[in-house]
Amino acid sequence: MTDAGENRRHVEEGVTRDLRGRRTYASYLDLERLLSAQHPLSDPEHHDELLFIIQHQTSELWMRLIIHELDEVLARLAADDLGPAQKGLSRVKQIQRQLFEQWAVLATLTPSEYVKFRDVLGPASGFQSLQYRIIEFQLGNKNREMLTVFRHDETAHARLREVLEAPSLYDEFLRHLARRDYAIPADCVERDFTEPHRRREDLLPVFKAIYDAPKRDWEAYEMCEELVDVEESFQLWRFRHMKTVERIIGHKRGTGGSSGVGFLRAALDLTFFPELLDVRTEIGR
Ligand code: HEM
Ligand SMILES: N[C@@H](CC(=O)c1ccccc1NC=O)C(=O)O
Repeated sequence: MTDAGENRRHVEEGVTRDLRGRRTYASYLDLERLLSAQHPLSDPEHHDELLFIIQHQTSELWMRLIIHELDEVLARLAADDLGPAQKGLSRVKQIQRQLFEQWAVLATLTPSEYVKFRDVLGPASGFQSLQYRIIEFQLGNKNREMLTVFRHDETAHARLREVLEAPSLYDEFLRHLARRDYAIPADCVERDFTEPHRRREDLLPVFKAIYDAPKRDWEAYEMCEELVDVEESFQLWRFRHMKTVERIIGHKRGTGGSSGVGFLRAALDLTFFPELLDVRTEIGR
């Protein structure tokens, strides 16, 4: 209840106040560690470096959750359990939306502010994000070359190699469809999973059949659309990263050593589920 006119809420008798030795908000969430993990390096400290750090740390936290969810989606697909797999992808999509919207916060960092602390970053770059690379691999953008960046960190290297060697989301979906007697080419079911999926004509009839008669296999149809959503959201993130980078550093080279914006733009040509987009041209024909 609020005290009339006082604009103050009375703290109820029942509210737990003696928390000595008990599990608390801070202890459960390990906030002491979380909130002491921001270490601006500029000296004197530049006001905006904290924004830069927190933008990245929150992105990494959401990526941690995406990986966790995609691991489950991959397992559910392998078990032909499409319902839970779809539920997982719906959550992934919402996290992707969050990551996309977050760019608006960083876009308040001006080029003049960023140059004042950019040099403290040394050769550090988002290119070295292990979790980002894991997600790309889970979604199917396999590239063995990416491992080389993690040679200095044996644990990270081993973890990324494991994901490189495992079937991707698309692989698992195609394998699932094969078990449901769709005409999936044998070399899509068993293949060298360290290679990216390459666009192939012979998958088009499979998806055309699904899209031409949605009611015949609604689950498969829904899953196709979920995958297209996830790909689109991923591309939107890439695009917004590229545009944010462009407005902050223009066409300077990246701290990671790449050409910068041009290198980021090239990633927009990568595709996870090419036939799911290609099939659209065929529908109704
Ligand atoms: C001022 C802000 C930012 C700038 C200027 C910037 C710039 C760049 C550049 C130039 C690259 C290419 C690699 C290089 O040579 O360094 C890159 C890659 C990357 N950045 Fe950023 N970035 C910014 C913010 C972020 C944020 C907030 C994230 C979120 C985690 C992020 C994640 C990545 C990732 C994952 C890559 C690798 C992309 C790929 O391989 O296609 N960046 N960034
Ligand atoms: N590559 C960026 C630096 C950068 O953005 C960055 C540096 C350290 C940790 C994360 C970063 N974010 C994304 O690339 C640049 O060239 O300015």
